[in-house]
Amino acid sequence: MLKVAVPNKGALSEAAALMLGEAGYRQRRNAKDLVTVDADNQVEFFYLRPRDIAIYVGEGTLDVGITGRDLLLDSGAKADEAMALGFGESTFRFAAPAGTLSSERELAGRRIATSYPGIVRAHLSTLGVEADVVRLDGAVETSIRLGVADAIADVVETGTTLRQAGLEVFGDPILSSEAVVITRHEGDEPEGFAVFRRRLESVLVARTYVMMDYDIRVDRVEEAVRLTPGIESPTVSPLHREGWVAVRSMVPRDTAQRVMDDLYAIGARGILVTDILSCRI
Ligand SMILES: Nc1ncnc2c1ncn2[C@@H]1O[C@H](COP(=O)(O)OP(=O)(O)OP(=O)(O)O)[C@@H](O)[C@H]1O
Ligand SMILES: O=P(O)(O)OC[C@H]1O[C@H](OP(=O)(O)OP(=O)(O)O)[C@H](O)[C@@H]1O
Ligand SMILES: [Mg+2]
Repeated sequence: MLKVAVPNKGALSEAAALMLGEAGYRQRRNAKDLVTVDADNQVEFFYLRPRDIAIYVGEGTLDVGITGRDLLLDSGAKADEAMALGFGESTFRFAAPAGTLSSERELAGRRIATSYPGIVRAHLSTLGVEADVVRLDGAVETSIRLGVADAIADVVETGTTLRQAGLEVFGDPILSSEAVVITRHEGDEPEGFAVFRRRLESVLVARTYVMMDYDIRVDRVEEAVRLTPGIESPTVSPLHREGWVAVRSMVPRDTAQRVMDDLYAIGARGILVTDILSCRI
């Protein structure tokens, strides 16, 4: 059975369970459950702290994990990113009290509080800046006011937490993170992983694309399919009405309204957009 680690709480946990559910996997009913066996799909889910997941996968105790890219990099575990999942997006940034620091060079000789010492040390060494890294478990924004650090390096999503603490980001973003699927660095691909991966890809495609149907005069088809090229190629079917065809194509969800306007402008009619529930591309 494929052994998969899933965040048990925190910013990634709900979205990860939702995605696995959409991919047809049985998820835990109770937030206290530690393990769920999906016998029909031959997958066993282990609910673990997101920070620990890369360790289990790197050690080979579990085959696959869902965690944050930042947590994977910070762990230094022997695991690789196999696929990005498009949720849990954040950036990782330096911040300091508004108006105090403006560039990474000014960090030299100062104290930087963070829950991600691995990332921060590696980044400082790339920049050639020597500073003290103070490892804290969380709520690092408060550490400056309490006198244990001069700057912080932390996850920023909306920026609300920084603003509330009177802090401002400075320097370039250290990294961009999102939820990712990870597998062990060495060894063969775990048995059953190809199917697991394809199922998650199917959810991503279903979330990213809509299905678009429309009718158009034959002499405008070429123009229309340039607007809706689809993934492989659009389906063009004859219509009972002479000189017209029906076209069906997948269109990125975020462009659908603009594509509909453009299709309408070249004479397409009966333009319909529907959600894709699931797919295999
Ligand atoms: N608003 C956010 N706050 C925190 N983490 C976020 C946010 N958005 C995305 N993430 C991502 O979630 C992961 C961290 O998850 P989480 O906050 O659950 O871990 P943690 O901070 O170690 O745990 P906890 O906060 O429960 O002590 C990281 O990959 C981070 O980039
Ligand atoms: O930019 P924002 O939208 O404000 O989100 C970022 C904040 O959220 C996280 O904290 P979390 O709630 O995980 O608490 P923690 O610091 O104790 O981990 C992170 O460490 C930041 O503090
Ligand atoms: Mg947190």
